[in-house]
Amino acid sequence: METCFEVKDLNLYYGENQALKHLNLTIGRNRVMALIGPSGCGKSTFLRCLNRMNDLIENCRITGEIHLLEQNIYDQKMNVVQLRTKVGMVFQKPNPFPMSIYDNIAYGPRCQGVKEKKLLNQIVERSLKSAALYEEVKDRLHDSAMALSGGQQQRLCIARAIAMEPEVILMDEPTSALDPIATAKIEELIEQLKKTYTIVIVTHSMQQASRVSDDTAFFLLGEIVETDKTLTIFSKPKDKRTEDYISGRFG
Ligand SMILES: Nc1ncnc2c1ncn2[C@@H]1O[C@H](COP(=O)(O)OP(=O)(O)OP(=O)(O)O)[C@@H](O)[C@H]1O
Repeated sequence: METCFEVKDLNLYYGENQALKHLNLTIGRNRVMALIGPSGCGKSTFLRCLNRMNDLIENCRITGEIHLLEQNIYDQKMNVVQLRTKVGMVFQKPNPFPMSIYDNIAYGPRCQGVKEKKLLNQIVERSLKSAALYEEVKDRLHDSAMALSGGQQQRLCIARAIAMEPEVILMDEPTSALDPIATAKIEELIEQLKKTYTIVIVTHSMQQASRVSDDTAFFLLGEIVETDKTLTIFSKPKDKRTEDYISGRFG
């Protein structure tokens, strides 16, 4: 298995409060890694470390290393803007820009200097196809993205990330605001996307973790208690605390 992320002794502090403690984790390339654990255990905080989104939070201090394909992303020489194009992110609540479907997707490439209409058209079509949205919107690309359903908006946000040709897509509870049908579509999409991208997904749903992920890491109070193949975590966890959590005894 090729390694995408290698996390080494990662610690994160919000002021005095240590939110992540001595994390070590390997995330395989072209795999889906689910992060599970009770509320407040640090899953989202950890996810944000993977594209340095925590840099934007005041009072947040990080020690340790995270290597993305052998490059330490916390190295002073790291170009953070470039990092965030390589490591895209999709949030809990779909957040399309208040502009047309087309412009939502073309926004990132345009910021990178792509001006040629034909090339932009190709990027928009390819990204929407990869996000399994093209057929639903191909006749209204210039309509506002805000008129799409929640599930369509979330796939648009995934298409927007894809347009940047990322290596990784981070997803922070991407279906928690969606109905079961829209959720099923996103889950199917994740299965498709992992052929091309590495996906790290925070989820509160154990069913979702077992349906979509190859590997799972169980977080508790800022630590990773256990990580393994998802099948193993859900059938033969090694740690009693993992077993208690997945069997619904707490959390
Ligand atoms: N911006 C912040 N400033 C200070 N403390 C924070 C900040 N964000 C998160 N925390 C704290 O860090 C800890 C971990 O929070 P985090 O949101 O990462 O947990 P989580 O596992 O993702 O929770 P949930 O499942 O409820 O989303 C919590 O104690 C939280 O209060």
